[in-house]
Amino acid sequence: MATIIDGKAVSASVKERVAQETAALKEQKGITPGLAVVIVGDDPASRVYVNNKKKACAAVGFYSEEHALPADTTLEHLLGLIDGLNKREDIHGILVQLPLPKHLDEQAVIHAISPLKDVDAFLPENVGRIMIGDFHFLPCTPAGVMELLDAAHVDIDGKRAVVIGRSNIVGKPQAMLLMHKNATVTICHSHTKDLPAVCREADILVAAIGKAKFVTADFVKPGAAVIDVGMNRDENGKLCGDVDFASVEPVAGCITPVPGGVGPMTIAMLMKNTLMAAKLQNGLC
Ligand SMILES: Nc1nc2c(c(=O)[nH]1)N[C@@H](CN(C=O)c1ccc(C(=O)N[C@@H](CCC(=O)O)C(=O)O)cc1)CN2
Ligand SMILES: [Mg+2]
Repeated sequence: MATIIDGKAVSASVKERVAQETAALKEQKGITPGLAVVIVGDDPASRVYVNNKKKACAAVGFYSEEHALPADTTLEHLLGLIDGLNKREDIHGILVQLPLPKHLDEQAVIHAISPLKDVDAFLPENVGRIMIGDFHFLPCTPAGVMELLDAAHVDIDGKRAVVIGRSNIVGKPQAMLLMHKNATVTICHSHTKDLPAVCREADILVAAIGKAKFVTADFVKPGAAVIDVGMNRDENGKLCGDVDFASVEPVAGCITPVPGGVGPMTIAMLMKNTLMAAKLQNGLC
């Protein structure tokens, strides 16, 4: 029987630490971290995530504002909005909720954000900083995975880690963060030969593929830490991860569920990055 890693509890404790630091920042320096959240169109899931981000801001003591734009917003208008937010001293973080409607070039929009306000850590400057281990912000999902491993007391130093998935947002930065903690890391992808055999070497297995219940018990070394970054719908429309939880849980040492694992960490780490952005823009780190 594996230990189930409780992402909601870990996320709550990260937000509690952010709230304490925010209270001190307000009292000692008169600074209130501010986050602007931009949402374009009416995707129902995005609406839920944006509401949750605003609630989290209120809970940790941040100022937040929402810019909800219609689905037919032009690129020019969106870039103008971001330009204005870049110049504001009370806004330390800018988050553009993805996905954007098809007619908008996501890269052009994200690249318009000031690197100092890029609390998603999506910009090349912030991605590059992760490579050299000199970063201010970490992308929220991989950083959340590292917090979960830490909370579960998973030893990383000298261990074999396998990351399935090579996306710019999860797989690649995840591998880098594990390497910075002295894991020996392998990144797997759709061309990897004998994927289950490679995965069975992992003491830490991170699944970020985007395929429902893809990782089965034969991918898992007994006792391994299994972290599921996936968010998919199964054949009954129920939310599920990339890991077949029912078959893997008896083999793993510890495992994250979906929902309630990595997902809740995303917003907690956004709070951590926004606090960092406020400190950075005020010369405090
Ligand atoms: N600009 C960004 N856009 C998007 C990001 C992001 O990090 N930055 N990530 C996702 C959406 N997302 C946050 O924006 C997000 C996704 C999932 C969760 C979460 O808590 N999931 C729950 C389940 C929720 C459910 O029941 O549907 C869980 O896994 O327990 C939080 C945030 C895409 N866009
Ligand atoms: Mg989850």
